[in-house]
Amino acid sequence: MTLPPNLSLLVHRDPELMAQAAAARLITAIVDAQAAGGSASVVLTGGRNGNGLLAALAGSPARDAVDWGHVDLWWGDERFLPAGHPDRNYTQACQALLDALPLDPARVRPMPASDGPPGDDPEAAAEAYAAELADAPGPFDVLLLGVGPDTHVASLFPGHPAVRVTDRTVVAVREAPKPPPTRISLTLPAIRSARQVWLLAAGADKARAAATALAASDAVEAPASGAFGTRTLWLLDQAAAAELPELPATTA
Ligand SMILES: O=C1O[C@H](COP(=O)(O)O)[C@@H](O)[C@H](O)[C@H]1O
Repeated sequence: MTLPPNLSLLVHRDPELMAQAAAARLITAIVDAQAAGGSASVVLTGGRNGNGLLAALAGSPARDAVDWGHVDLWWGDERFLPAGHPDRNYTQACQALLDALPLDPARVRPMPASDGPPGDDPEAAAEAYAAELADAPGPFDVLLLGVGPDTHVASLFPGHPAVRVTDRTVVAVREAPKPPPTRISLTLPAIRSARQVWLLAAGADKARAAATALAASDAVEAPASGAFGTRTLWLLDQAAAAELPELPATTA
């Protein structure tokens, strides 16, 4: 298996170790970005692997190495539900980690809720988030993506019209194949603007998706294959790596 030079792949023993290693890596990336430029911008993902990383970060004493007041947080996608709904990615991130951090509330930018200022209109909510993003200084330092069992990333699902959108940074997603059906997502061009894109895949149900995405070049059919940044890192556990033709790099 040959990987492009700006793409790396690491395989950890199990989901717990993968989450801890990814959390340690994220702490280091944030500290490095702050040392270089005074602040760091991170795009969070929802899902089991994304929330596992946040929970691991919450339990890491090294999290105190970060100046959390100078971290900008964005989201890669959101389930378009009322504020506080337990299925919202923002709600889950708050429970897993954010409520425990001394963040600057002005630097935390969840995607709008369905009862938020733009109203119960996902297109208006997507436009409002795109306007917020347009004011963001510079590219994202780290953009996290969970990989779904069907190769979806953020809320870009295989074959769905949203995965083809290239004329804006944020898109409304209707009739998503995974509940809830109405969502908001960064587009592939917005994802590709990040300095680092990290794709998280742990668990046997991600094995086919990882093998498909790493072999494929059709981002419409396998959105994870179209998700890359200036540098791209796939973080897997052994179960998710089981169907890769060959493991170019392995860690414990
Ligand atoms: O619905 C979503 O699913 C993906 C993947 O979630 P997982 O539980 O299969 O790891 C997630 O990355 C995305 O943010 C979320 O909205």
